[in-house]
Amino acid sequence: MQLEQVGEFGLIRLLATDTINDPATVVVGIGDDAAVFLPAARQLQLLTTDMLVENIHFDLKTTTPWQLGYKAIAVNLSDIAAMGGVPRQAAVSLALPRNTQVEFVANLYQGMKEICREFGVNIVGGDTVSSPQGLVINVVLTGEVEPANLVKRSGAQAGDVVIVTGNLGNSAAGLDILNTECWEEFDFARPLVTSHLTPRPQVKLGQLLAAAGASSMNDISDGLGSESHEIAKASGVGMVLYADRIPLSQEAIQAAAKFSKIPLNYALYGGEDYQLLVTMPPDKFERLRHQEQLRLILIGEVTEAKDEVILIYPDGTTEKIEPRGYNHFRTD
Ligand SMILES: Nc1ncnc2c1ncn2[C@@H]1O[C@H](COP(=O)(O)OP(=O)(O)O)[C@@H](O)[C@H]1O
Ligand SMILES: Cc1ncc(C[n+]2csc(CCOP(=O)(O)OP(=O)(O)O)c2C)c(N)n1
Ligand SMILES: [Mg+2]
Repeated sequence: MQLEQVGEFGLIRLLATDTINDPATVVVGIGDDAAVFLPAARQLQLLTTDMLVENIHFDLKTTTPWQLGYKAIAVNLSDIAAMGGVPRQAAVSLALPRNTQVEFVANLYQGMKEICREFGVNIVGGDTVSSPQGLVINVVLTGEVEPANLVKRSGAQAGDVVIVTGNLGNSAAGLDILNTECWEEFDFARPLVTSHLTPRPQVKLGQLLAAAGASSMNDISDGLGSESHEIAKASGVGMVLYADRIPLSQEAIQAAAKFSKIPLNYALYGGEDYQLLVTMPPDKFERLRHQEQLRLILIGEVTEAKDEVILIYPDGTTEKIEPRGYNHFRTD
C-alpha cells in the first residue's frame, strides 16, 4: 500500500500500537503535542540521540526494514549503556521518500518494537515527514542512572585496566561481506552480517560495570582507535593496548583473509561493534573477573602519557594508534 493512501495521520495510527512496555512511567504517549513521562525519584536523567541516514549508515539493498528499525534503537541503547544507565523513553523521527510502502514502515516499527520490548523502552512520540531523497531515521532516547553509578569518558586514571565486552571488528567485516556478491556462500559470513545489521547493545553489562566501579566507559561506534582516544583525551591520560589481546572472532579473521585486509584494522578502525570500552581500577576488575559468566576482556592499561594510545605487539614492537575511525566529513 502507498503512503498516500493512509496519509501522515493514518500511518501514525497504524504504528502507535504496542509502543508502551513500562506504562508506570508514561503519562501521555503518542498522540499529543508532547509526550509526558515520570522520571524516577533521585535518578539522574540521560538523553541521547543518533540518526541513521540511507547510504551513509545503511543500504536498503542489504538491510530489511525490520533490521533497520532494530539497529536504529540498538545504537541509541548502546549510548545509554555506556553511561551505566537504564533506558526509558524513545522518540522516533522518520523522513520517508514518497514512494515508501506502508508495509515497509510497519516492518521498520516491528523491528523497533521488538528491541524496545526486550529492554523495557517505551516509544512515546516522534515525527513523520516526507523526504525528497533517501530515508532518515532519528531516535531520541532517555535513560536513568543512580548518581553514584554515572560513568563518564573523563574518569580514567593511570594504572586502571582497559577492558572490552566482546569481539571487535565483526561489524566492519560484516559490511565488507554485505557488499560482496553471493556472500551467502561463505560459511563464516552469518555471524558477521548479524553483528552488522542487528548489533546487541551491552545494556546490562554497562549497568553492572558502572555499579562495580568502572572509571570511564565509551561505546564503540567509530572503532577502538577513535574511542580509545576519546577516553584518553577526556581523561587526560594515555593507554597501552596489547595487540594479541584485542578479541577478534575466527570469522572476522577469515573475512580479512578473503578481502586481503589486516584483521586488527577491522577492530581499530571499522566501527559499529557497539561493545563497551571500559577502564577500571585493577582491584575492582579482579573482583568481577571471578564471575565467570561475564565476557570481559582485558586489552591494556591506562598510562600517564597524555592523549597517546600505543599498541604493543607480542614481539615487543610498538606503534601509535591513530585517533581515526569512521568520520563523516573526512575521506582519508
Ligand atoms: N549537532 C549536534 N548538536 C549538539 N551536540 C552534538 C551534535 N552532534 C553531536 N553532538 C554531541 O557531541 C558529542 C559526540 O557525538 P558523537 O560522536 O555522535 O557521540 P556518540 O559516538 O556517543 O554517538 C555527544 O555529546 C553528542 O551529543
Ligand atoms: C551503507 C553503509 N556504508 C558505511 C557504513 C559504515 N558506517 C557508517 S556510519 C559508521 C560509524 C557509526 O556511525 P555514527 O553516526 O558516527 O555513530 P555515532 O558515533 O554517532 O554513534 C560506520 C562504520 C554502513 N554502516 N553502511
Ligand atoms: Mg552520535
